[in-house]
Amino acid sequence: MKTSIATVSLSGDLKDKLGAIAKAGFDGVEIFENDFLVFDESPRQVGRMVRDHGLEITLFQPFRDFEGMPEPLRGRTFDRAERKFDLMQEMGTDLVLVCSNVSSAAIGGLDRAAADFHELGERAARRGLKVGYEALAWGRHINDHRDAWEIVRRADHPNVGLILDSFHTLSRRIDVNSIRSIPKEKIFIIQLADAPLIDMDLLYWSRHFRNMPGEGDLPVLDFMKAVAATGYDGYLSLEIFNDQFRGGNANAIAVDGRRSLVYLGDQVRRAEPDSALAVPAMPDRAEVQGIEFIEFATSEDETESLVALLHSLGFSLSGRHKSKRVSRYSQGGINILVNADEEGFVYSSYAMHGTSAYAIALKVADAGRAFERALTLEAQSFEQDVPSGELNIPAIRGIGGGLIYLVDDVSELSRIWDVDFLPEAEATSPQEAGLTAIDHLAQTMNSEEMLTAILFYTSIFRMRKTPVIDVIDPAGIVRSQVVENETGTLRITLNGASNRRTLAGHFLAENFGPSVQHVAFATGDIFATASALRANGFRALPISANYYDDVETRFGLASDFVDRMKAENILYDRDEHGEFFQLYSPNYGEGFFFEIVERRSYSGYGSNNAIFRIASQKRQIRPDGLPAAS
Ligand SMILES: O=C(O)c1ccc(O)c(O)c1
Ligand SMILES: [Mg+2]
Repeated sequence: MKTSIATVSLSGDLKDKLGAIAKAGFDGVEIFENDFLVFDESPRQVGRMVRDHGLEITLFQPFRDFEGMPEPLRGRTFDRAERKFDLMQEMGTDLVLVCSNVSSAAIGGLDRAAADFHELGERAARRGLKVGYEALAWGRHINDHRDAWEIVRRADHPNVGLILDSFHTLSRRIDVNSIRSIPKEKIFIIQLADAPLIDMDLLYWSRHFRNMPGEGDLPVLDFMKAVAATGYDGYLSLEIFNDQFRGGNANAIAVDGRRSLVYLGDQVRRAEPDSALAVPAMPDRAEVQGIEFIEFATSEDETESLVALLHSLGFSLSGRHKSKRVSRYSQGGINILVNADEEGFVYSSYAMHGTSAYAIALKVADAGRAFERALTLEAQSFEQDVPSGELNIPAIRGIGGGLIYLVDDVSELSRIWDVDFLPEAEATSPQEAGLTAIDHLAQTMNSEEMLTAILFYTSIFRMRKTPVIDVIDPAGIVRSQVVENETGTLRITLNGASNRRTLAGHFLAENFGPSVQHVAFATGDIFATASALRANGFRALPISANYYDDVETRFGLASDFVDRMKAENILYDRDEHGEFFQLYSPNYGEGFFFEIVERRSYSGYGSNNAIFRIASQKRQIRPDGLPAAS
């Protein structure tokens, strides 16, 4: 499978872009005319630069407002085309993308356009070049790939073909099955882009909101399946106009791009095993059976306060690592590791971020296969020295640079607690609080990193994304989106902060980067848990009395029931399936916290309650609120 990306998709100058594109493993690049025009090198040197990066120029684009022009404009468009052909030959590419005419001067008519393309094909053929026609979704006369194809068909020239761009087809909801009957040799290249479903002007949507396949809501896979049905085996080329990407980190965006194409190819291969696209074989997405452990990086000094909080939550010491300064605390099916090692990755993580949940271990059916898939999808592996007699647990770098360990029940990894740990208990253990499992994790990041996170999780693991929710912090909006699996054994809420006065933004700034901001534990009886916690000295996050007045009327609850929740600072929510109860720990450090939830057939996350929780947490961090914008 050959992959390409348009220079317009990334930030920086042409050199930066090419560097990022080559590093991410693409084979080709579409040179966007503006990126060339503003660059201070000759076309010949640009061509050499591209090839020095090991890349091929898949096409030069766009050539605008060509077909259907009346004279004397028509003559001028051909002169213009000849100039671009000169440039392409110097640069070393044989394909130009002509997008459908948007000029008010353009005259419609399929035959007129076909005649123009036939002539352009003749001119291109003289130089050994090819012309690809793309229907812009907002083209004046041609805005549908079926019409563009009809023009290409009537132009009847071997050097004239069709360019399909998933955005233009899918944004207009054009039936993708119309692609299946197009002869593959007439499809000169496939451009791919996804986009979030937002009701807006097509041009504006296209120029600002496109994103990588799998990051948005368009049925790009259906589009690709139809393309694959033609037998097409050429380049898949990303063309992503996105404001955020233009200002983002070119290397990171390029990696996301490669990942999106490999993942898309993998899905096509599974749906259409006979497709001609040579997609690398890889294991299927891993089903996560649960979180085997969460590991905190901390220091000897800070261990005490962290362990005190864990004790108050009913966790007891259950083991110590054989060779590292790692203690295991357990309750129900939950394992929390406290790592105060002063060397290696954990120590640099602590030095950088302070005490934080820097690693998680996911239990999958086959850790080796999950690891293999992750690496095929451009995840970075993590390796460390392992003393003999201890397990070498496969691990990848997660979102924000933390670690994701992979364990399973079918290899020696299943014996992790016996092999790497020695059992140990405390003289006096706290009272268990009925916590049974990790319900979910919340990762806080910059809002620009959300799409990266979504693609990372959904492409490697069998997880789906839910729609974005706006969480209202008194100081701004935090964008929140969930990735979760079908069975609920892995749920991650992603919170994207866009300013540092929000609680999420404050956490991000104080921790020097994205990390897990809260861990939620499940209980089967939140009232029993609350009282056990109190006996352990746990002090729940206080919730405003006003909240309870509102909840009582909003949900029509009995007042004595509301009084019980109020006494324990338990929050309440309900959806069409059931009820939800939440209880929060005080902040630990600059905004990290634990949550306890009881689900009664409820599948959400209580996002309506977030504003109350956040307001209270902010009062705790600084009674007079976080510093105002400076
Ligand atoms: O927004 C545009 O003008 C534009 C130009 C070239 C393309 O290939 C495209 O998909 C859009
Ligand atoms: Mg396009």
